[in-house]
Amino acid sequence: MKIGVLALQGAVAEHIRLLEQAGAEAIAVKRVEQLAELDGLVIPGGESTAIGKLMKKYGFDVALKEFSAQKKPLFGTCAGMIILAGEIEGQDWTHLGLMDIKVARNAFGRQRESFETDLPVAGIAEDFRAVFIRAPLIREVGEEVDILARYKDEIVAARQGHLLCASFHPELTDDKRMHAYFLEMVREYRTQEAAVAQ
Ligand SMILES: NC(=O)CC[C@H](N)C(=O)O
Repeated sequence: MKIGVLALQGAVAEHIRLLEQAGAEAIAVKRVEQLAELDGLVIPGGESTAIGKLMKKYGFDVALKEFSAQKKPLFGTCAGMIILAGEIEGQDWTHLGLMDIKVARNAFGRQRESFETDLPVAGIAEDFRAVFIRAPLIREVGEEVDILARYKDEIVAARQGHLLCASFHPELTDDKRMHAYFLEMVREYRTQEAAVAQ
C-alpha cells in the first residue's frame, strides 16, 4: 500500500513518519504524475490559501478531483480539511470542494489559537491527543457525512465515504491510530475496486 503526502507546503515529514509506523509505504508528492502510483493521499496542515494556490499552479486542483472520483481515499488535516471542504464560511470559493462540509477558518479565536486536549474519536480512540493550531471548525455537515469527533459541541473530525478530515494535527503526536484508521479505509476501497474489476 502506497500513500502520498501532498508536499507543496506544511507538515509533510510528520505524516510520512506516522504512515510508515502504521505500516504503509509513504512518499512526498510534488508532481501530479506521482498520483497514479498511489492508493491514497494525505493533505497536511499549513496555510490553506498557500496550499490552494500551489495546487492550482501545479495542476493538483484538477488531478485531485480525478483521484477522488476513482474513490481513492483522501485525508485532510487542518488546512487540508479546508482544502477538502465544499464550503468555507465567509468565502465564495473553495479549493477541491469534495466533502459535504462547511468549515470556518481560524475558528477558535485569539485566546485559544493553539491548544491540546484529549478527545474521543469514533471508531478510533477514546482518548486521542488532539493538537489544535489556528484550527478550522466544521460548522455544518451533509447527510452523507459521519461526525467522528466534537470539541465542546463543535465538530472537529468527520468522514464521508473515502474522505476523512480533522481540525487537529494527529501527525504532531506519536499516536498512529488515526493514520492506521485511514489505511483501513484505503484497504476497504482497494478491496471494493478489485471486486468491481472481476
Ligand atoms: N495548522 C493549520 O493547518 C492552520 C490552518 C490555517 N489557519 C488556515 O486557515 O489555512
